[in-house]
Amino acid sequence: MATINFGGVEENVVTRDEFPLAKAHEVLKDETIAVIGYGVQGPGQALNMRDNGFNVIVGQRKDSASWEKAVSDGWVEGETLFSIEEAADRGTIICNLLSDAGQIALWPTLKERLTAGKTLYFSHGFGITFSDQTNIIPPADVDVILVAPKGSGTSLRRLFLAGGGLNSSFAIFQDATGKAYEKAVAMGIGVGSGYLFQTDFKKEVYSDLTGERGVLMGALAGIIEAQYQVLRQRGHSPSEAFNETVEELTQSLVPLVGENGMDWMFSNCSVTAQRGALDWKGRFRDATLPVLNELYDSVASGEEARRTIERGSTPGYRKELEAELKEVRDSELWQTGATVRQLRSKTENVEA
Ligand SMILES: NC(=O)c1ccc[n+]([C@@H]2O[C@H](COP(=O)([O-])OP(=O)(O)OC[C@H]3O[C@@H](n4cnc5c(N)ncnc54)[C@H](O)[C@@H]3O)[C@@H](O)[C@H]2O)c1
Ligand SMILES: CC(C)(O)[C@@H](O)C(=O)O
Ligand SMILES: [Mg+2]
Ligand SMILES: [Mg+2]
Repeated sequence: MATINFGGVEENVVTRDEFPLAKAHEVLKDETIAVIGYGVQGPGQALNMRDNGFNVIVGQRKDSASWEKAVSDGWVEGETLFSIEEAADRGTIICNLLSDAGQIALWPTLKERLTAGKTLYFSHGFGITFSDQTNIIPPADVDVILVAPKGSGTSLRRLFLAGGGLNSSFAIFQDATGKAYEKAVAMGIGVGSGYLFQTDFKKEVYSDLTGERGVLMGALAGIIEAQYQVLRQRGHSPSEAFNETVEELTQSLVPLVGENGMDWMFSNCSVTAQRGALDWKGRFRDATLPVLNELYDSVASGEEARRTIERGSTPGYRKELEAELKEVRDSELWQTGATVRQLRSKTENVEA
């Protein structure tokens, strides 16, 4: 465990230097890793672990788009691709990568297959933390661990293929065998993370639900809509409103933040922009603080879980979700975005 200083606060982090892939292979050499659910996280984790040389099988509902995707990704029915029930029977580490609502529906199926000494693995603390709502209460004689990649399963796979990786948090909820810790770390290394940040199930789910509802997704989408609306209502063209709200954000400025921090992005903009942004940042922080506190309270009270479960368990919910996304896609803002994306400049090939 390396002690790393984060802005003046020291934290313990597991690194690939002390826990290389070879050690992960040793820890998991007798395990059959059953990835249950092949939606977004399932493919990323299953394919990375397969490419990293682990014994992985997939369990997925047949006659579904996800089953077809698994087949096209090279999982073979009867060899490495099974029904959920059969994969859970065969697996010694059962990776519950069903949707959080799906995990509730399938819990009785998985629970009866969690025999003594097996491991139950999650990538979210949702099911365990909100067990009063999910009824997910594991048997006492299994290990219960978590590895949560810090990003989309799509990025997990893309970065792995590009020779990098996404880091993950990890946690132990139950250590029945005395080996839960090393199994969790080995799984984290297996999915391609170079650094693993220790947390607990509750902290993981509270921070994750706040992050995705807040800055990462909800607040981002909301503030973009608000600024686009103001610019349009003040007479600006769609392309001008979109460029000043989204295109420059994603193509120019956020990559600079990712590269070297906020001050680096600021210092690569004009002093006029820096002055204005520094003057207005506090206003935006103060205006959003109460909303973010309300959001955290809603997560901590279990209300966000309640709503996720209620909506996610409604028959036909996926279609409703698709309709909501279509409304976003069809809006003037994002239709403008589709056109602007086609106009991204490419460097012309200069003939020798
Ligand atoms: N999406 C991500 O990139 C991401 C990132 C980090 C953590 N997670 C966590 O990983 C887990 C999986 O998330 P996901 O986004 O990959 O899930 P998802 O919504 O893509 O669904 C995964 C699979 O669950 C199956 N499923 C859903 N309901 C079912 C039911 N009732 N019966 C049988 N199968 C059912 C679907 O067919 C699908 O293959 C969740 O706990 C999530 O919070 C996801
Ligand atoms: C990719 C995210 C937003 O980090 C994850 O938390 C999810 O739920 O999909
Ligand atoms: Mg999440
Ligand atoms: Mg997340």
